[in-house]
Amino acid sequence: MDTTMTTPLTQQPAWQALLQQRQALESQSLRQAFADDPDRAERYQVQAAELLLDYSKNRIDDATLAHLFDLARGAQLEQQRDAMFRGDIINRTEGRAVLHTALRNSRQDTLQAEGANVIPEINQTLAKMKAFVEEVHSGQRTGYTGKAFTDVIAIGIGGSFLGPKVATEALRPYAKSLRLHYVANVDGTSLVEKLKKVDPETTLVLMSSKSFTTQETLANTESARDWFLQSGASQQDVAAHFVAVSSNVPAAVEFGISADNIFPMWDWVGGRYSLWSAIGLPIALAVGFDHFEQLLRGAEAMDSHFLEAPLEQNMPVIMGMLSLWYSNFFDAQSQVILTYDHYLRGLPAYIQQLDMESNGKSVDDAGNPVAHSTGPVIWGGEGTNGQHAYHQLLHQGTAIIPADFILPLSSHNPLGRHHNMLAANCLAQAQALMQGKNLDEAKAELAGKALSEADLDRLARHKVMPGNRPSNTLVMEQLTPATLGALIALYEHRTFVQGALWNINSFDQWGVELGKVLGNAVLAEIEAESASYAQDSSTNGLIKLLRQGSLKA
Ligand SMILES: O=P(O)(O)OC[C@H]1O[C@H](O)[C@H](O)[C@@H](O)[C@@H]1O
Repeated sequence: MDTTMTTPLTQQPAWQALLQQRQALESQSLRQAFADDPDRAERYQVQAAELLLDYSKNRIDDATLAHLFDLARGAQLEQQRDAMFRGDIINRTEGRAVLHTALRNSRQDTLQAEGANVIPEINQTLAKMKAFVEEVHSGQRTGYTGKAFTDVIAIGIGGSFLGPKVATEALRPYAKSLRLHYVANVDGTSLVEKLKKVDPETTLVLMSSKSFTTQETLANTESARDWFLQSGASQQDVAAHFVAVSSNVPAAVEFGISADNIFPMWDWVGGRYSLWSAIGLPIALAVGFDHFEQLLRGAEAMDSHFLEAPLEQNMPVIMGMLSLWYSNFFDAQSQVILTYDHYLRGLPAYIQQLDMESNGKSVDDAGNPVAHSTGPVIWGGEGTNGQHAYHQLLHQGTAIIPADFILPLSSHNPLGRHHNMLAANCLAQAQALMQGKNLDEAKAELAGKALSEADLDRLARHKVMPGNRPSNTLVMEQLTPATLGALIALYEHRTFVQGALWNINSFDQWGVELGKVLGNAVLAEIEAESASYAQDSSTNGLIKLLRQGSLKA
């Protein structure tokens, strides 16, 4: 089904209504809105898949929300969502279905995509992963000298790295004894530092590359193989220690990975949506296959909610529309993810790739320039650390930066009052952003200080905080495999919602290609017997410096 919109987004009546709504809300004070309506928090709250979203501290009222949902309906969001779940070719620049949701679908036996039923191969791969993980954990599968594996070097980059790494970190309380070490960067330092920590006899090398063409991953795997062979192992021993995940099985075989040790994935899984596939094998090795399955079930619960809940009560839709509201109507060019759980410290980087690689686009499905801004810059970090750094800008900078606060109700590591302090900081930051501090309050704080009237007035102005800075608060009882799965799926669908509204392709990433091609030419120049210096003068000059290894002329 071609779901291309007939009426461009900015010409829809709801868009025009939202422009007016934006004006009307200019004078809205969120602090006042809470004072006027004691039920505001309750009204602007939704629960799904063991997550609770409090979106009451947003620059919205009922009319705003109604227009946002109208806009979503006008953009055929529900039809576009259904087309994705159904396996339609919605990634039209690559001619692919987009079926990460099929990877965690325990309800269906049949799902036709790109001419085949994908469910049996998904299940076969899960079974293969399960058997492999159990063999490694039980010691049935060992290294070439018969010793049990103690460490895994997981090599991959982008979508073949961030999801597994972030989930492994997040699920640390569920970890088994295998130690996972992730290597992504082509900088040799990354691999060398990890290899220093492990023993080749007890180390499994797991390389993940959907395409099996990624320079960084191939180089790191080759160097890991050299390290393994130099340690005294033979070429034959490679089979016991090297495992690959790829949709390009022939290339993996050609590279020398034994066919039994290759876990397939498929081109209908985007890299940044792939942790649910065999790309998640490092997660299962770290925490056990049962916990990996719980991760899938948590994501599946969010999928069901996204599919079934009316737009008005649909968590990913609400979050997606709020994000669009700020991007398109408040010129908010960035959004911040603030995780109040040390185990979730990597999540902002994960969502950064998910959202920015998906929605960092400037032409619509037909290839025409979009008439509005698209994906914002996503950044963030863990609380409370950020409060002593960039929160200054969140509170008093010139830009509005919508924030997502993420907080589990209880900690895996209860330690005195620590969790209460952490949680209090989280709530207080959101409250401070929302209510701000006006000039009278700032002056009142300074009253009684020995200041002239002029100095008091000047100082008070520096202490004013504008408030009205929007945030969401996402809460879960505890960070578990299931709540992590739901949380990641929530952000996947939030990303989808925005891409669908903007009528862009959230599932290709052509923008990363040019640099790769130029990189090959530059590498050839750096390594050539004699360089031709055929690039621009800046690049030529820098190549020259690299060839010299010195700054001297
Ligand atoms: O899994 P691979 O094929 O090695 O790709 C790894 C990564 O590199 C690409 O350039 C893309 O930017 C990512 O979306 C992808 O996940």
